[in-house]
Amino acid sequence: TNHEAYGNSYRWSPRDFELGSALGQGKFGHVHVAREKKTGYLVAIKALFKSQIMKSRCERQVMREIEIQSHLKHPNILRLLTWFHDERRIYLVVEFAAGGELYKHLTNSPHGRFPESKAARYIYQVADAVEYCHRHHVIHRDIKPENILVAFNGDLKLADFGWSVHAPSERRKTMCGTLDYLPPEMIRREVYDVSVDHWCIGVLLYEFLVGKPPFESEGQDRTYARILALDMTYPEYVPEGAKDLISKLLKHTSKERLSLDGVKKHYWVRQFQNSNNL
Ligand SMILES: CC(C)NC(=O)[C@H]1CCC[C@H]1Nc1nc(Nc2ccc(C(=O)N(C)C3CCN(C)CC3)cc2)ncc1C(F)(F)F
Repeated sequence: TNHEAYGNSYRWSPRDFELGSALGQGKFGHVHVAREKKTGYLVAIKALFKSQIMKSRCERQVMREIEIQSHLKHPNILRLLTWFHDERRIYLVVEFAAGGELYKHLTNSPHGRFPESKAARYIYQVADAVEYCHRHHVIHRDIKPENILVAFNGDLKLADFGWSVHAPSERRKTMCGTLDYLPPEMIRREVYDVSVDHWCIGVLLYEFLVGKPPFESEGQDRTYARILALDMTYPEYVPEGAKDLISKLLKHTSKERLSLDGVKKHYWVRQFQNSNNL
């Protein structure tokens, strides 16, 4: 697309962009929408303060995330287009997702949950994006509605760079992010592999259909206990096919979890593919 027209040797700078409104504030800095002057291309610019990154000793993590993100090229993964820095800040030029944040779409939906056709289409896209990450030896580890954005055409964009900024999100009461998505092996601090993402996709599908995650509880200990006991119930409106798929992902033994190819080919998911945005 446009930005590749410049070739890799081009030295980007803030002067190449017209800064637009702020999209959100956060730990390392803020996010603005911006227009690339020569092409008119809309992008999101994350300005990360070097001082903040140094203070929280996250330099290596930031560089690793930039390294990973700049090599992932998939329609359902938010593209890191380029990056540059000046003496005070690192600027990440990222794809702008005009549809905004997925969790807001979820909370603003009737009954705070998605119809099964939308949930099926979305979970297909997430499984496809995560399968791509696994092929590139990247474990996502933090799949949840807050880390997913929506493109102009309604497609999902996995957007967790690891240091993602937090827009003022009234979403989770708990300060330290949510425990709802933690798989058993991470609670037990056992070694874990790519299949932690399979677990999270099961939790995500449940939250798409029900409007809240399956093990949500008041206290952290209660949530842990429910995860370890696989203590969950389905409201009567959850279709059998979806329950079948979720139960094949929420398995304690990580190697018993359904493959991501299996998710994409599951009969409940397949029946809704290629249906236009009803
Ligand atoms: C995954 C990660 C955890 N999350 C994030 O990074 C968040 C933190 C800041 C914003 C977002 N980051 C991005 N957001 C967009 N698009 C976007 C977001 C919000 C709105 C929106 O609804 N408002 C501005 C509304 C407009 C109306 N007013 C009233 C409220 C805000 C509209 C479009 N594209 C790329 C990014 C990215 F990722 F590249 F930075």
